[in-house]
Amino acid sequence: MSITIDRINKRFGNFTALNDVSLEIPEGKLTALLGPSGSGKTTLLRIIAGLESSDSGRVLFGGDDVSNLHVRDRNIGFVFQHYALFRHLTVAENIAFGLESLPRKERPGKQEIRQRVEKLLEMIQLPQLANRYPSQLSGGQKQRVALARALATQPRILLLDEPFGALDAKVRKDLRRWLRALHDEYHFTSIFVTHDQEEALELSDQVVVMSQGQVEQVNTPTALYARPESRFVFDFLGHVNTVVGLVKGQKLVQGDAWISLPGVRNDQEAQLYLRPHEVQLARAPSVKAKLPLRIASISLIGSEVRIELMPEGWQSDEVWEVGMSHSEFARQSPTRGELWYAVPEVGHLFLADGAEPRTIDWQYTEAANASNM
Ligand SMILES: Nc1ncnc2c1ncn2[C@@H]1O[C@H](COP(=O)(O)OP(=O)(O)OP(=O)(O)O)[C@@H](O)[C@H]1O
Repeated sequence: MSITIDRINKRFGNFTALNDVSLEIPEGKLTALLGPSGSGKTTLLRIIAGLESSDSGRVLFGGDDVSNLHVRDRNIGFVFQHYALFRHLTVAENIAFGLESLPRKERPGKQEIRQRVEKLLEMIQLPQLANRYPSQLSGGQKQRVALARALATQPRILLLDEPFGALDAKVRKDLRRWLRALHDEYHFTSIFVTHDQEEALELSDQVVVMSQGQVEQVNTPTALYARPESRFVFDFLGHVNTVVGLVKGQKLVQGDAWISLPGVRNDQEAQLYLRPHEVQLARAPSVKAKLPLRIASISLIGSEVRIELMPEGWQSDEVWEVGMSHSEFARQSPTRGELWYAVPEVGHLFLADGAEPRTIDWQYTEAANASNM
């Protein structure tokens, strides 16, 4: 069941929580609402659910206007951060609760309820825990039961508000993988709220980035990461290294640092954003850049080595971060305190006019220059 959000506005007193939000949520996909605290994610989810009303605008399910439909009649499953399982009911009874509470006409027979609960217990891979009480479950297990309970009435839409927010990092990761696999098998239309960019990028088919009650950008995780359309999205999705300076003689210049910017008009201010994996390190400046940086720290944890550096003879708002493979690290053996030079491969240039960023690929311009020689 696809969902259309059509020009939704919502104010709380003088405060605008949602400002003219329009959005398409595709059927059978997992969509993440991603944004900082207070950006309006939960308010939008609650309006979709019918738990909150909007001041104007419409919500459509599969093309039908449901704006005036009561939450009870929207056929939606919910999972919230704090598992609201009934303490005095067993796991199986918790899952059956929604079915048992249906009006007599719609309620399945006892036998069918038992079969559905068994199937859901298998789906959440916890059939052995059917007779336990919530207090006898781990946080991750409780969230799985909450999900089974939400799915028991076979909703058309599943809404999840920070479903893994209260769990520790390892359990969160396991549950994300598990939810993704479950989704791939059952294809319900799901929307989940998160402020964790890693979670949104890893789990979803489509990411909606929100800021101050507005939609900043909507795209697949890969496209969003590769082509952010605004500084906000850039800053929000992972670390960025920045160079702010003036364009002079086809170069972005600041203090002792410069980077070649072929084809960019001179005498204007510009900001260059570079992701940690779009930068290499060398012991000397290259023909395309001179960006001296001193190594402040080296972290060997994880699949790549993360090197933090401080600009030398120029300034940057943030510490620079460069990722290096372990084999490259062993070959180059950089050491804390040494002076190195950043060699940009791909960068994203914001000019003072505020337009969308321009992607600059120095590897490509180098190759083009070499073939023109
Ligand atoms: N019932 C309410 N009355 C007044 N203000 C509210 C109400 N509900 C939400 N707000 C405000 O609207 C803004 C958006 O809140 P919302 O919960 O949608 O943000 P969010 O992006 O989900 O944030 P978080 O990640 O912190 O949950 C916040 O500034 C919040 O204080």
